[in-house]
Amino acid sequence: MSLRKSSHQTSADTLNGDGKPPINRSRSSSELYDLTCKVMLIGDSGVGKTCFLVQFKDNAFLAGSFIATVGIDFRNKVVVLDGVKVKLQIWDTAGQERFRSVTHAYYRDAQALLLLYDITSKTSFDNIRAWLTEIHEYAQQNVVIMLLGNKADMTGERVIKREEGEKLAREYGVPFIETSAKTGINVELAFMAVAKELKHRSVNQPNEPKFQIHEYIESQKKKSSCCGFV
Ligand SMILES: Nc1nc2c(ncn2[C@@H]2O[C@H](COP(=O)(O)OP(=O)(O)OP(=O)(O)O)[C@@H](O)[C@H]2O)c(=O)[nH]1
Repeated sequence: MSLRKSSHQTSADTLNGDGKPPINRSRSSSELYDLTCKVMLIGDSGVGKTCFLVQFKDNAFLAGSFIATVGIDFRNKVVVLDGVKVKLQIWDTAGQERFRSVTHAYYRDAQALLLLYDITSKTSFDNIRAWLTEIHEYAQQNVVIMLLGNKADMTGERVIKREEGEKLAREYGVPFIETSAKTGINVELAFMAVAKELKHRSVNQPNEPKFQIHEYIESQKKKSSCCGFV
């Protein structure tokens, strides 16, 4: 994957003074959206960040040999939430240590961070605390963080129990779900939850009820588990 620099960023990527994502209403008709949200995928190399993005964007799974991301790359996807068109600009970062200084530069512009580990890799789970330390060092204070235990389809090779992921997420006060970039389970849920949170922060009136991301995820998880998906 190519190393993309910040020249891809437009004025639409700049935060408003109050830290809210901007409202864009002056695009060409082919690219109309109301809101741009920048979401970053982070986590160790090989946890499945690129596959996670491709599954969300194209409903496809990149099977076969693993090609590590070089630097950083991004894809856009527009979703509609309660009539509001939200453009998710999703940044896929390289998990390899040698690209860390490149990815650090992008943290401060991110409004949401999806932090992935691989349920078949104890190292990737153990490194989550280090990732959270980096987030606190480089990201905005009010960034939305979600912890994702990816490769949930690999039940035979699982080494991290779901409860361990839940416990770690509780400790840091962040929402948690297990996902599979291969089967697509909970991939859309993760993106929709952060998009809803950012949309509510940006366009909702102070008198409207606050969006509760934890409650939303729990209710969606219940819905899918009742149908045998989770
Ligand atoms: N079974 C299974 N395999 C997955 C899943 N997600 C990713 N993989 C596989 O895991 C390997 C690594 O996936 P990538 O998406 O390239 O990992 P990455 O986190 O982007 O890695 P870096 O670019 O180095 O940071 C690939 O061989 C994928 O096919 C998943 O949910 N289930």
